[in-house]
Amino acid sequence: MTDSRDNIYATPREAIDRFAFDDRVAAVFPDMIQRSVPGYSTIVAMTGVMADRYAKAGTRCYDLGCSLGASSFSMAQYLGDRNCTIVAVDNSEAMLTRLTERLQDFPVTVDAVCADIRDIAIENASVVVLNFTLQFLEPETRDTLLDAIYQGMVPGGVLILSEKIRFADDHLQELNTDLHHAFKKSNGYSDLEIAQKRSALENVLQPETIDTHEQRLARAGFSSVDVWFQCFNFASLVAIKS
Ligand SMILES: C[S@@+](CC[C@H](N)C(=O)[O-])C[C@H]1O[C@@H](n2cnc3c(N)ncnc32)[C@H](O)[C@@H]1O
Ligand SMILES: O=C(O)C(=O)C[C@]1(C(=O)O)C=C[C@@H](O)C=C1
Repeated sequence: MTDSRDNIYATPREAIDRFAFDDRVAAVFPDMIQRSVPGYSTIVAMTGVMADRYAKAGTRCYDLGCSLGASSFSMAQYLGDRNCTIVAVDNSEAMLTRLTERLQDFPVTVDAVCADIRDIAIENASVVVLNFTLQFLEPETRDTLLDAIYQGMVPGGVLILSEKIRFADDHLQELNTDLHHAFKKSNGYSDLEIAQKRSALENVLQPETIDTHEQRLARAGFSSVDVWFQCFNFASLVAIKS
């Protein structure tokens, strides 16, 4: 019986694991992300609410870096009768195997695709979701992806971009890092687990400032951009294609 609670980093390790979305992570992922990202459940729930507003009949709604499909399921509860296609994409086979199982008896059609989000065509999109995914892509590849997303969206479409962020101000960086760790401790993670996870994510998760995200979105062509949610060093932006 696989433990569904994340205690992956509870034991000292010789070498710090480089974090990866493998089978071990996928097995505990819902618990891990809920206990690690302040506001995660709010962001996922409001992703569905925003999709309800922006999803146009006959278009596609993309969940890029879908993991186990939390954002897709959130959107699906609003789009069942709107003739939209939800396209859930992730390059982790461990995640997609589990998502496919979850979709077996799901009443709404979700196209689950195992691929690098940089390799798929974004077409006829009224909603695009990047919830905690862009941060795992090499920064030098992020502009090309956002450009492709913008080009593949219909006018009036929405991009929801949620990320771990960093701060240009050293004091704010330290404050928000400390508050994030306090959040994780409040959810039962030990100091060792927090330290191990931080080391494992080094150079795997590369956060950027909100200003960097906003500048990239403007370069891609988005005219209306705002931060609609932030808790410590996690934020979600909404960007509209006029
Ligand atoms: C923190 S999880 C995303 C959480 C998910 N969006 C949600 O709301 O529950 C990051 C996901 O992005 C996926 N990922 C990272 N880089 C990717 C890439 N280049 N192409 C596709 N998926 C990628 C990982 O496999 C992982 O499942
Ligand atoms: O920054 C951390 O400590 C995290 O655990 C963040 C984060 C993320 O933002 O994706 C990293 C890995 C897991 O997917 C869950 C959460």
